[in-house]
Amino acid sequence: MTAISQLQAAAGPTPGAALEARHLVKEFRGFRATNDVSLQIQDGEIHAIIGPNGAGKTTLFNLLSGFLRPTSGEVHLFGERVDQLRPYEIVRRGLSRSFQISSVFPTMTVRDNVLVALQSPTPLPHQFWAPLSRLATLGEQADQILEDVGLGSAHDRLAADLSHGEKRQLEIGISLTQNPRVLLLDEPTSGMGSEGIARVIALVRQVARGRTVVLVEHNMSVVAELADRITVLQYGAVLASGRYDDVRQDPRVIEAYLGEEGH
Ligand SMILES: Nc1ncnc2c1ncn2[C@@H]1O[C@H](COP(=O)(O)OP(=O)(O)OP(=O)(O)O)[C@@H](O)[C@H]1O
Repeated sequence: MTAISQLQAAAGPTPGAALEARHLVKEFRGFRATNDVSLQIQDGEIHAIIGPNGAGKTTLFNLLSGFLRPTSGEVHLFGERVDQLRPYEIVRRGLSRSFQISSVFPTMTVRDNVLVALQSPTPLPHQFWAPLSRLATLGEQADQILEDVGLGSAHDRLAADLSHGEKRQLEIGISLTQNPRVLLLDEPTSGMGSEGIARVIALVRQVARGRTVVLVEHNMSVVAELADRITVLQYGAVLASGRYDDVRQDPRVIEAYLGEEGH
């Protein structure tokens, strides 16, 4: 670590940062999947993490959301160090995430998927048998969330019967049940056609109001439409970070990644 980075590591939280990684390292049996990643996600921004396959995007998401413990380095959420906390403790502090692989219960209805997620923060076992009034409130909340994610008319369908795009909408709805201040979305448009992609772009814009959104995304036109700033990862390290229009012109980025997409 250089003298400057030591000073930075010792400093307090960056003002305006919702989420901050400081010199994050994750090694799997000596292989560095995350290599000294430092980045600041500003409160209220939409920030895209991009990079070629295997660049370490999912590993970084897992570190930011507590699903992996870093080998070294720190994660701060609104100024509080969270890298030693469990995922549910981080959720309680305002960060939720969706997964690359579908996390919905296929044999349950769309509405029940949301209801189960809404009940999950209940902190004490004796509250498991929630009073009817609370269940009614949860029902209203579930209906509102389904409306917000465009599944207002799909309440009673089995999750298994949803299209791929609708499942992604439901996943975003499930992430919203915790009313997160920071939402991490792992490839929200993967496997979608142009219609589904347009729907997800509109949905991300809508859920980003009053929130910070970090997304891993392969589709560069989605990144261009949505992201205020982007971070490019390569071989586990940050290659470039900044406004989309600036970063896309960085020759190292063009060579490493954007060039592949023809941008
Ligand atoms: N649990 C693990 N054990 C060993 N190696 C791992 C593990 N998880 C990830 N890796 C390795 O770390 C590197 C980064 O993987 P990661 O999934 O984070 O990349 P990614 O950028 O998300 O890739 P993709 O775009 O294909 O999803 C890869 O070389 C991967 O094989």
